[in-house]
Amino acid sequence: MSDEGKCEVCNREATQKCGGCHVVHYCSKEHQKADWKKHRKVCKPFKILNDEKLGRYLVATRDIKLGEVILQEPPLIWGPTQVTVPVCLGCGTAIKEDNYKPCTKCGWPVCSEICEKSPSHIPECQYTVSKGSKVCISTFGTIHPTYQCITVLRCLYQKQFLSDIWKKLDRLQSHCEERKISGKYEKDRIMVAQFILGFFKLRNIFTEEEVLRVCGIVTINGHEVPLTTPSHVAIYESTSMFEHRCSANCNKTFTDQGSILIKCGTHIKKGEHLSICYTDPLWGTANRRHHLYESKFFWCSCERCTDPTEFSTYFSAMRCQNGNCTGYLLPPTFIINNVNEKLPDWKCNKCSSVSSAHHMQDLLDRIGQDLQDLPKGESRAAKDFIKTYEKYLHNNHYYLTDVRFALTQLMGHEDQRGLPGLDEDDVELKARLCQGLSKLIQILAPGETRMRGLVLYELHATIAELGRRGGDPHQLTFALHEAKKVLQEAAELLKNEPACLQEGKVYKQALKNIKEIDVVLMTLHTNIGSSPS
Ligand SMILES: C[S@@+](CC[C@H](N)C(=O)[O-])C[C@H]1O[C@@H](n2cnc3c(N)ncnc32)[C@H](O)[C@@H]1O
Repeated sequence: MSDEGKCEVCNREATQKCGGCHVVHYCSKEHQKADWKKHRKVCKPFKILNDEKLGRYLVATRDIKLGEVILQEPPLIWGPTQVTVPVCLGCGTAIKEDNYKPCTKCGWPVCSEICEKSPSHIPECQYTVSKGSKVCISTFGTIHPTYQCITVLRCLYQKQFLSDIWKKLDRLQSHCEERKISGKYEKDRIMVAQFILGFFKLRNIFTEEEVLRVCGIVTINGHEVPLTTPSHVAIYESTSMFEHRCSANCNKTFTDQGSILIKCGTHIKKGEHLSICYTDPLWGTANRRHHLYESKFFWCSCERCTDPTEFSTYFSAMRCQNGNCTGYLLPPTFIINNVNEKLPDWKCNKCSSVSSAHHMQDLLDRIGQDLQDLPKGESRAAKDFIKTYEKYLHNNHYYLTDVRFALTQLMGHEDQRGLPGLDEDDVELKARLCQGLSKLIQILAPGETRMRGLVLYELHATIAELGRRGGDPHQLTFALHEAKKVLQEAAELLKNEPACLQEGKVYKQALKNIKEIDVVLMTLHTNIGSSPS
């Protein structure tokens, strides 16, 4: 890659660019080598730009390949989520009566001596010691309001004592004005700011506005990290610059140590915006938009939100109930930019009959309630739900998709017999569900790899099982080759998932299964003489 610029080392005319970021120039390989120790810390395949609507956002400075790790960084700050049961302030896991001891200095519960000495715990420990009396927490397992202050307090500590981290936090978006309008600012003022300033006696150090700005920084930039039970929240520097899209081209995961890892989920071209999905990509459009507005204070108008059919998947559509009509109802748009604005009426794409938005919402709420009440872990109940509601919902509807995903993860795992315990129809049903879901996820959320990885893992098992049932070694050989291909794709999608989470465990199992399939294929090859590759 060559193009004119000044050498990063000697400032002479240079025609070579760094292959990692395609931003920095060098006049020679020697100068590139000499600069690498410094440049590697900032060498990323993106640059930060600014726009009136998005604020800062990231753009690829070169083509980025599917699966490439774009960014890995440790948190600037981490702490408990705003609403939480008491957790250890050293490691973030839930505290129970029998697994804690109060910190000897400040009284906040921790789960071990190591956690008491954790650098993460210093801020609240130091502020508690300074105020002159220990904290006493004696109820566990239920939400404890005192913890609301911890993550904000940890940021404020950076402001007072650690200016390097604070400078990075201070640059982040806080949406104070929007939070004032929504009432969230006032709620944080009473629940967090007044508590922090009063309880820790910090009125001489921080103003209420300063605390409230930090509340905003945590709300807008905090990522829920599922590595602990319950999850904790963490703020990352460069990751905070990723814009949101409902069909994002990047996805995030975490390392076992708590760093965030952003991976490329599609083939990204130089100049494309880099995006992650701030919400659940498998929610319907109205719910995603509402959630983004409530939590991040913007109305999404990405290409998926502006297309009511969601790329012709009809993910939010209802079946027309007008006589024998086979059409689907959708509103002409899901784009409303005001909480008080109502969605327009829904219209059938075949017979043009109209249903009020209120009626459709009522129907969706009732089905949603049934979904919530569905007994967890019972494939029979899930199948009944699908049978009842496929009469009302488009086949790809998000409620059906939700239940189908659960079903793929349940069927064949409900008892000791595993997949061999299912009758043939059920194995075939599970295979069809997995195939359908994998396709749908690829269209709606191409960057989403975790869920597709889990679905493909289940799919490989059904392909192998159906091959085994055929009883014919040639058929089995063919099926195992197919299963192996699907499994390799699943492993590729899950390879960066942390070992402590279900996805990481499935990844490990996938690698084991690939080896086992190879052994069976070898044996089949020896017996029937077909190629093992
Ligand atoms: C984590 S920050 C992202 C970085 C931010 N743009 C900045 O300059 O600091 C999230 C905020 O960025 C803006 N944003 C992100 N994605 C957006 C989108 N698709 N449409 C509109 N605003 C968006 C919203 O203001 C949102 O609250």
